[in-house]
Amino acid sequence: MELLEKYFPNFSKDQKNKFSKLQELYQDWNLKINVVSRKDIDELYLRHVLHSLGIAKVQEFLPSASILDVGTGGGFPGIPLAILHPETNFHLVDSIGKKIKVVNEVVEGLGLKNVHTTNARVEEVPGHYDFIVSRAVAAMPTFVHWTTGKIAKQSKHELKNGILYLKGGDLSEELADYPKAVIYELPDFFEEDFFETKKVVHLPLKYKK
Ligand SMILES: C[S@@+](CC[C@H](N)C(=O)[O-])C[C@H]1O[C@@H](n2cnc3c(N)ncnc32)[C@H](O)[C@@H]1O
Repeated sequence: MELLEKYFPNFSKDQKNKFSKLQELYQDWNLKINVVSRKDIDELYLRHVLHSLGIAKVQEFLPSASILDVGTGGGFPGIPLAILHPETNFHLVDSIGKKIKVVNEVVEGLGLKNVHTTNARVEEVPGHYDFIVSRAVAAMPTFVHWTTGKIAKQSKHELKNGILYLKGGDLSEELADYPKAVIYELPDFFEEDFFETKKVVHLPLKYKK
């Protein structure tokens, strides 16, 4: 919690409660269904929660916004972002049922009212969203292919509607075909060594029916 409050000093009481409950919820559920690696569960707040919140350092979401988390796994980045933005709607999607089961249990355990989940491949999920967030799911060309046609027409945030993807390492090859992609370096926001090569990629996408 101290780590989170170092970078997000204005949590409400409810947000503090929810963030602090995460450790116990994930520890319990991870014993039944493994969604977070052993090593990572000890560093849940650094490797999963704060990393997920890196997206909010690049773009905070408006209360009326709709956000899709593709391949959410155990709920990252969607769950921490949903706690941070209690008035924003989050749709968390994963193709593996047992992962969505854990996410549902965490959502219920926290009493999160702004999250709904779907167990499906994202290609089968209809709807239009202001932003599509993700981490560790697919290379950008595949991801763009899956998500084309799921972006809402009107941009109402500072950044244009599109993808906000947590990535790491050298992206020059992966992003070569996307001149509009902008890379935000997470060490500009967070000083821990874990973030050394980590980034948020913003790729604006046009509305398509
Ligand atoms: C490496 S995990 C990452 C999980 C989470 N985003 C995280 O960073 O902790 C990738 C996840 O993407 C899901 N996935 C892969 N392709 C997908 C698709 N087409 N639609 C929905 N989920 C997908 C997998 O089931 C898996 O849970």
